[in-house]
Amino acid sequence: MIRVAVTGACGRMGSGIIRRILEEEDMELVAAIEAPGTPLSGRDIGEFTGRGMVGVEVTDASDLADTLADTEPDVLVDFTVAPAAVKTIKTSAEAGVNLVVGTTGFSEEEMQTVRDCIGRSGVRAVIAPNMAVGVNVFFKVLRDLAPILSDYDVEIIEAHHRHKKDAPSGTAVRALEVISEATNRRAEEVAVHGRSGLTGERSKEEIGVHAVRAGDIVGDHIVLFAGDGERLEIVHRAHSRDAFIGGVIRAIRFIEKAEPGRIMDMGDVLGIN
Ligand SMILES: NC(=O)C1=CN([C@@H]2O[C@H](COP(=O)(O)OP(=O)(O)OC[C@H]3O[C@@H](n4cnc5c(N)ncnc54)[C@H](O)[C@@H]3O)[C@@H](O)[C@H]2O)C=CC1
Ligand SMILES: O=C(O)C1=N[C@H](C(=O)O)C[C@H](O)C1
Repeated sequence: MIRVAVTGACGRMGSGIIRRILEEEDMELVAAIEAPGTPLSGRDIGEFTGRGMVGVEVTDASDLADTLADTEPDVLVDFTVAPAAVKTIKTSAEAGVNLVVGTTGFSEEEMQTVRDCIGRSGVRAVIAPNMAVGVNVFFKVLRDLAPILSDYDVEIIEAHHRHKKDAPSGTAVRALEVISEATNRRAEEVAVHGRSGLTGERSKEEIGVHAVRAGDIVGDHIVLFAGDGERLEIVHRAHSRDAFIGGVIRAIRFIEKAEPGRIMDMGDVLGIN
């Protein structure tokens, strides 16, 4: 039985992940953690996941170290917000708890802190900006396609729901990195985040990145390769969060086989790297 703790437990992803864990015969939810100062402490998590009483109470993230000591999870799943996730990862790593992290919006400095925590502690970790199988195939297609179309103009467009707090999406950032690496460009040098004013003609090297926030869009990603007289569009559209949650479940089952002390991604989980 895999003992699972979830942080961000009452969020869009956390609550959906918990609903799914409760249906898996080889998994047991042992902790449901919410933001520091949450008014939900002590409430049964079942009240927020539509599954009736579960027997697991919401706990406060400020007590995370004690919660991990008391519940002894095999893995902690985090879908929160980057600054919080860094603290959660640090506390979990120090407690020897493996990690599946889907939170996005990490700065490079925050990501380095995360790498150091995981490297020092030797815990196993899967960290991915998008856990959907289709998106990780999308990344592989981009990696193979970009060198062939290296003289085409590349633009990345992502669209998400009005509640999303970070931009551009972690998926769009990863697509930018994949294309840059595959075409010997430095992402931080070629990325153009939106355009406004008299910008002049685009350079051949630049990669435009554009974020749409509207309605209840679950997550769309489009990469344009535009040439003379034609363009190729690689598109992924998530219809529901089930696409991401299915990947989370795969990652939870994978974690025991992950390399200690190294951040692995969904390509490793799916064996397509
Ligand atoms: N990797 C993937 O496949 C996916 C990643 N995401 C990412 O997951 C993150 C969360 O997305 P949503 O669930 O839509 O957001 P949300 O805002 O619905 O949920 C976040 C939850 O985390 C809680 N929280 C904040 N700080 C916390 C802390 N220190 N400890 C415990 N809980 C804390 C909030 O109270 C909230 O309930 C975002 O970064 C998003 O980009 C979202 C979907 C898929
Ligand atoms: O916030 C979301 O909803 C999503 N965020 C992730 C990202 O930032 O790429 C993954 C997915 O697109 C949904």
